[in-house]
Amino acid sequence: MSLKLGVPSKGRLMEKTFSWFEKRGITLSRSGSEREYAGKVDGIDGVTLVLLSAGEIPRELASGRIHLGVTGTDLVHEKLPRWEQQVEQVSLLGFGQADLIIATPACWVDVDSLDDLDAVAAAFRKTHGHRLRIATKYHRLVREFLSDAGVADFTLVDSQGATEGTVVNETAEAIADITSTGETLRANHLKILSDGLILKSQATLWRSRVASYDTTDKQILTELLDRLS
Ligand SMILES: Nc1ncnc2c1ncn2[C@@H]1O[C@H](COP(=O)(O)OP(=O)(O)OP(=O)(O)O)[C@@H](O)[C@H]1O
Ligand SMILES: O=P(O)(O)OC[C@H]1O[C@H](OP(=O)(O)OP(=O)(O)O)[C@H](O)[C@@H]1O
Repeated sequence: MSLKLGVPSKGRLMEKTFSWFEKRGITLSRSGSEREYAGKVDGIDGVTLVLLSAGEIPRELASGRIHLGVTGTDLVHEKLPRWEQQVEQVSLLGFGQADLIIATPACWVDVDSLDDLDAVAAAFRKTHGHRLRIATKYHRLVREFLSDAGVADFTLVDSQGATEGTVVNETAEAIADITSTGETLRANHLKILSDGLILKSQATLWRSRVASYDTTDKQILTELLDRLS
């Protein structure tokens, strides 16, 4: 057997993950062309690199198909209910920092907090005959957060990308998405609610609690974690 390490297959997370391992003497690389999702590991024996979408890594860890994986806290918390039972946080990697937040149109001058959103949502339903729409891809986290905050009169609209555009495109009245510099929010005339921070996320190395580890795997895991610490 070999230990399977899942890493995002493209973009900023892939490059920064490769550099993070490189600094610790382990070289991860794509084995083929830009478009081939195969990879290799140099600097340690018995580890196989699996290139995956960042969004799929939580489920691969939870099913035990990979032993270790790098992805954001946001994606693990969203995709894995009771994530602590399925994965263990090994290391925060210090990049990919982003906040999952709730934002409304900047021109809603009377709306600053979740209480204000709740009031607007109730009024919105009466006026429009349907619930205020919040666009997001983080359905579980947003539902849980708003329910804890007592905001009830809303409906979630699925948005898998360009979520900030849904307000100007009139498919939603508010959004819940990741922000880093805040530029995308500003460009789309949105503002974050003062108490609208749902989660602070960053790229993290996770270990699957459900994958099977034979004696060799356990030895490799100990060596790898030793090198990475
Ligand atoms: N602007 C940003 N700055 C920093 N980190 C970000 C930013 N946007 C997203 N991230 C983080 O990057 C990770 C991957 O996000 P992304 O939305 O690219 O995943 P994905 O949709 O699964 O990717 P893919 O397109 O491969 O399926 C998440 O953990 C997210 O928090
Ligand atoms: O605060 P900022 O620095 O502007 O970054 C925030 C943006 O970055 C991410 O989008 P990404 O670029 O990954 O594209 P996406 O819309 O397809 O998710 C996220 O979904 C925001 O849209």
